[in-house]
Amino acid sequence: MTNRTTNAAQAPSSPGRTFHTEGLSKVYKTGETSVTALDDVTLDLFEGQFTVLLGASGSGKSTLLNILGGLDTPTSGRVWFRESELTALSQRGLTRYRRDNVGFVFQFYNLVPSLSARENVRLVTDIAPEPMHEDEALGLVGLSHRLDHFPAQMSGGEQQRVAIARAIAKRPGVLLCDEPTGALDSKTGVQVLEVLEQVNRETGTTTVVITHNAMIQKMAHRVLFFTDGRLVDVKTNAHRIAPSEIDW
Ligand SMILES: Nc1ncnc2c1ncn2[C@@H]1O[C@H](COP(=O)(O)OP(=O)(O)OP(=O)(O)O)[C@@H](O)[C@H]1O
Repeated sequence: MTNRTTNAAQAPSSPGRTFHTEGLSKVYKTGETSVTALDDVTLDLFEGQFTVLLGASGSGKSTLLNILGGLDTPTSGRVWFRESELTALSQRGLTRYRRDNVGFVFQFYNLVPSLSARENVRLVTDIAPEPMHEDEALGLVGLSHRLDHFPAQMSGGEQQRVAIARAIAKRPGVLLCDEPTGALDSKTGVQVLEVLEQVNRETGTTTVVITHNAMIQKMAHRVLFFTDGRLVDVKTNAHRIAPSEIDW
């Protein structure tokens, strides 16, 4: 990863930390109006943890996730991924950071309709340095029996599991999920959460999940609460529940 500036400060040393942000703000300006999407957010996200971001619509969760994933940049403040300062990277550096370190899962699965499950995952394994075999990634999400199916031949939950396989096949350091169950019914949503929990447990991938469903917080190691762009509370769960126990 190349730093744009040579004097980019190191994040205060903390080996177990995946992300650290300091005073992160994002203001969107459209003509005369400006919207503060993130307001002075300082936080840590830890290696291997399953973290849930909770907050009302418009509270800044997606904006934060996009900045952590290198899809967007803050108006002010700083972000570190492990020892590297993301806010010191050029656009090219951010592209490399995303390619090498980040798996994304979105509400709508964004699969290529003309490609099979295996071929959709291969899109990523073809360009990653040390990927899993696509059949292994699809096996991890319980889809070994759907390798040659096309998106239109799969349920919403199965399509989301292909999207998860695609995201994890490059063995990313972080898996960032924006409303991964938002388009699914409760039964299918639980299955997708089970896959995310299992991937987190078996691969140790730091996982961040945005949700509107407050019940999902009970399966997380940590929960971050957002209101009007501000981080207003952080909770650590002493006891986590399984996705199947979630009262949807
Ligand atoms: N590209 C943009 N241009 C202008 N305003 C934006 C843009 N993206 C987000 N916003 C505004 O920033 C605020 C935070 O949006 P964000 O999508 O981060 O919230 P959220 O908590 O993820 O919401 P939701 O749960 O509905 O997805 C909102 O008021 C939103 O309208």
